[in-house]
Amino acid sequence: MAFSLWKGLFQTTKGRLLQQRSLSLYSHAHGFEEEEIKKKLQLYAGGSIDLSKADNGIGVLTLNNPRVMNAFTGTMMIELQERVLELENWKDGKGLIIHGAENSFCSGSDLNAVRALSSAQDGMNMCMFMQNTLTRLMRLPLITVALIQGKALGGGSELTTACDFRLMTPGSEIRFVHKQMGLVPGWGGASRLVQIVGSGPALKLLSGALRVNPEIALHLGLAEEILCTSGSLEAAHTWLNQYTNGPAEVIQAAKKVIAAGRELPLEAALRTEKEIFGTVWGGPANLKALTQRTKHK
Ligand SMILES: CCCC(=O)SCCNC(=O)CCNC(=O)[C@H](O)C(C)(C)COP(=O)(O)OP(=O)(O)OC[C@H]1O[C@@H](n2cnc3c(N)ncnc32)[C@H](O)[C@@H]1OP(=O)(O)O
Repeated sequence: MAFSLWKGLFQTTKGRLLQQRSLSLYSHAHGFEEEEIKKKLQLYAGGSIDLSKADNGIGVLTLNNPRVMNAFTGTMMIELQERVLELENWKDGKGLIIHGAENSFCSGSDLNAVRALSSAQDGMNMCMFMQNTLTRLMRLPLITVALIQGKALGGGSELTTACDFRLMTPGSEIRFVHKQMGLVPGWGGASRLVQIVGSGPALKLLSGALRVNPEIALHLGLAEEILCTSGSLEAAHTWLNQYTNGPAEVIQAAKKVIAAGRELPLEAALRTEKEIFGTVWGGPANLKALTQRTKHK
């Protein structure tokens, strides 16, 4: 009895520890007024963020606003947050592909919304709202891939950096056009870009608003592979399947230890790794492998 109580308490504490990092970056304490900005974002409606979750544990998130090259309206920003929260609770999930409708990725935030939300307060709230969402996306316990067809501009380029991997089709382009708009990234794209390509190349991409085609992206380590244009979504599935084959709890644990290593100072990452190791040690997949005397020839 005492043992099971203690075990329950330990598991709750462990669960809390593991969950801590999935919380958002900004709250009231940082002057973030989430409800206020959501009310304003609701005024700029159009398009949708569609999520399909397959039985094999792979989800597909579609940015769906092709009339304006899948630009993010206010309601799409809210829907992205809702979909990410749904994915955080997807027990059987293993991977996620993010792409845009009609062979275009995303042309950034909807310029009509940007114009209307031009006050300093609205700008800060929108920035914190999107940073919260994209940070949670980055921390999902799923292996995430951005499939870039056509253009990924401004906020669209920032979204690609919140994914673990980027796959591009011929003729596609990632471009941090913020300088041309008198801006710098605000959805976390600059900080993540430095982590992906290093500070020198990241500075060149931002300060030159350079066009990054698939070949340059491969060279910089910004993209993993160039896929054929026709059937690219199927090809992205095939690419992702190489890494999602196996039990969901093990794939999710793999993503969590890597996410901890990516974000945390070494000692904190090591402690987190220990906690996550504890969730799979003696688990069904581990016991099955031991029983089967699995060999790795
Ligand atoms: C912190 C976030 C920072 C940001 O994301 S700021 C936004 C950065 N993005 C931009 O400035 C994109 C501006 N648009 C463009 O450069 C071009 O439209 C683009 C995407 C290269 C496509 O060029 P084309 O293929 O020639 O097509 P087009 O210009 O005729 O565009 C088709 C229709 O889409 C519209 N559109 C494209 N991007 C948009 C956006 N972000 N917000 C609102 N509307 C946008 C464009 O105005 C056009 O509409 P319409 O047919 O003229 O009614």
